[in-house]
Amino acid sequence: MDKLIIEGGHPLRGKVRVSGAKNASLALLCGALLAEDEVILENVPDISDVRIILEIIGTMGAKVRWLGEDILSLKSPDQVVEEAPYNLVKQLRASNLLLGPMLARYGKANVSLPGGCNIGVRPMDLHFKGLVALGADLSLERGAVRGSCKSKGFKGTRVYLDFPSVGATENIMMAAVLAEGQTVIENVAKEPEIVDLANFLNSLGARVRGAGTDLIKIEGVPRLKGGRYSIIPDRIEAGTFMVAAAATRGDVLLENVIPRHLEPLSAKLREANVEVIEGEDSIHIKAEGIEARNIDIKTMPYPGFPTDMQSQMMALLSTVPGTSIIIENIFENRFRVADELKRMGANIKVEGRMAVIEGVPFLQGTQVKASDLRAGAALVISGLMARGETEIGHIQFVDRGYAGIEQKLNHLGACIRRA
Ligand SMILES: CC(=O)N[C@H]1[C@@H](OP(=O)(O)OP(=O)(O)OC[C@H]2O[C@@H](n3ccc(=O)[nH]c3=O)[C@H](O)[C@@H]2O)O[C@H](CO)[C@@H](O)[C@@H]1O
Ligand SMILES: C=C(OP(=O)(O)O)C(=O)O
Repeated sequence: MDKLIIEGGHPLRGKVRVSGAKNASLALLCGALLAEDEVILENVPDISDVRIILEIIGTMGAKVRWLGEDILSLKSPDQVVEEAPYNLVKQLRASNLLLGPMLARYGKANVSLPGGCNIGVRPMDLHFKGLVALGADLSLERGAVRGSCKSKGFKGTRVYLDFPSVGATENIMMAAVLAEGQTVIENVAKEPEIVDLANFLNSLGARVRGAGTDLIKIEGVPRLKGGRYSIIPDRIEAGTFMVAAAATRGDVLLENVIPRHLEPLSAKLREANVEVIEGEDSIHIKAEGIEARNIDIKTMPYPGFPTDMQSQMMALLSTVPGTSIIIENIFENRFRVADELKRMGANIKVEGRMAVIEGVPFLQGTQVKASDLRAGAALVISGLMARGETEIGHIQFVDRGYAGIEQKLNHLGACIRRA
């Protein structure tokens, strides 16, 4: 298994271009199954999660072709030739987003459950509630969800989500675009990736309104055509570079970002005394020589502080003088990275959903292991800040969500290699 080896102590300086959003890409690639004609997607990141979902869709009969470095063409099959294979599905939580589009387009689906994962239990009850309300018959057989439409197609309905789940909002939205009549989904997630999915579906002829608010209305249409669409930039990749720049007291200009999507993070970095300058589609982080201040963070659904940036902030705060507190409200197991940071000298106490971080003067490089994608990103940031050499194992987690991470960091002056 690959490792990343980082020699710490080099401030990041220069420009970096942010790739397309992982979470939007995964939803849009599943949503592309709803279209009867060819779909061309631009700004698709070259990450392992995308490669896996493409392999799953390919096995089911879709034709996928890369047209350029980050542009791909996808033509859905007229009939699904095979079920989503478990050996691929288990590697990717987001494969559960195949359920809605497959039921809507083909009237049947058989998707293995990806199971729990390192960051929490991650049930699918809200996805099921919405799909059943639309008219799906779902059963759980030997770890797979077997589904079919009770009648010829879905019928518009009203669904209230007990929690604004990103995946449930996306799955139900995708299932409802071909339903007969109107579907109203209340208390939906408002993440930028939801808005991107709605814009994408609308560009193919769907009628989705309200994405980005807490109520989405969908007027069903008989079919979706093909089209060309550019995916939004990855706010979490951008955020990771912002925190890495701050942690190494560097000076980095991030290009291809939507600053509004990063507002919850920018506000916290400013509170920590980091200079964040927003351009139209860029963010400049200036942290040379700053005296960083301790801060408190609570993760929340968007527009609150994103859980996907929590671990990276823990790494940054581990050397900020004073006491910082992080409350994790979304995923119960997202503090596992604290144990690895402690091995590098951090002083962190975890009590249930709260982590108390007492800033130490410096971190010391050592051997650590990523337990999930963002834990891996946090360890990369810690390695960049630390004295000496850090060796990060289980780097396949990092490859799930960061395109060319060593190249991008080395270009900014880091000293990082894969072994
Ligand atoms: C591929 C993708 O887009 N992944 C993102 C998506 O994950 P994902 O869509 O899985 O996250 P959700 O928003 O669904 O999960 C949020 C919370 O709701 C709970 N829940 C969810 C569904 C359900 O049916 N029942 C239930 O109880 C989960 O256990 C969790 O505690 O949003 C998360 C929260 O912003 C991000 O961290 C992930 O990066
Ligand atoms: C939790 C994440 O992703 P996923 O939902 O795909 O596991 C993440 O991107 O940090």
